[in-house]
Amino acid sequence: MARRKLVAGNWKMNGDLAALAELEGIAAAAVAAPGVDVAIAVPATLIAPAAARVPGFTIGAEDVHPADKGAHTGCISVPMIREAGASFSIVGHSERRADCGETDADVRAKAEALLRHGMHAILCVGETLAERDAGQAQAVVTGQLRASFPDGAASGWLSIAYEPVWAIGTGRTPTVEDVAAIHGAIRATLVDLLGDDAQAMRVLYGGSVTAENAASLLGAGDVDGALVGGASLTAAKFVPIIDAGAAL
Ligand SMILES: O=C[C@H](O)COP(=O)(O)O
Repeated sequence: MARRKLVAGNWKMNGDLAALAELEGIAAAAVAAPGVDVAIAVPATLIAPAAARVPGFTIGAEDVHPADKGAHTGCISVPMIREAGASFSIVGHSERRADCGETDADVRAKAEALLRHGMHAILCVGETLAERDAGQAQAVVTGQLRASFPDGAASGWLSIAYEPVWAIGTGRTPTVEDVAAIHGAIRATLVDLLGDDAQAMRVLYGGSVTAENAASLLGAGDVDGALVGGASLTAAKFVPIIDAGAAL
């Protein structure tokens, strides 16, 4: 089935109040491209000022804690990001799995917390280079997906992002055929988990997406959008990716 594309940015640990000027250009491009959904996940400190700067534009968080409140120093809950103006959060990004030791069970709990509050989750999965070289990419990705898949998931509230770890921030990307193969395996797993409801769930590709390669990666089989890191930091680099999504 044809799914509306989602072009999402992830600012990671980048950006400050001055950088919010970039959001105005990005939000304007989103308005000019009504055929594609556009969103940006920003550092927690920027959620409220970003939401105030571009009202109506979709702002998200990069991570959440599964609990609503409590003794979890330094963590941020779903009600907190919602009050600040976020409508979604990324969960299970490979940088958090690696930097913070997040497990599939942690990721699943975070996604379930978002769904419990009616918020959208972008759930990330992806293999390392060693796993790909060992021919295990598909098994690793579908295994992560099954183990971190939230109970109660429905198409409108969850997107999956396939991000090969070795492609993130490296300038390297899988071939279009490799992307299509993994996305096909993710789609088959979603159908197995959810039945027909899975057909509307979007599966994004992430990892060194740029203005130059966006059209081919976004046009690959079963790719319903992109999760973009470095190229989402400026309107000049991100708007062409939005336009590529809108053109498909
Ligand atoms: O969340 C975004 C991804 O990690 C991709 O980052 P990148 O576009 O800088 O490679």
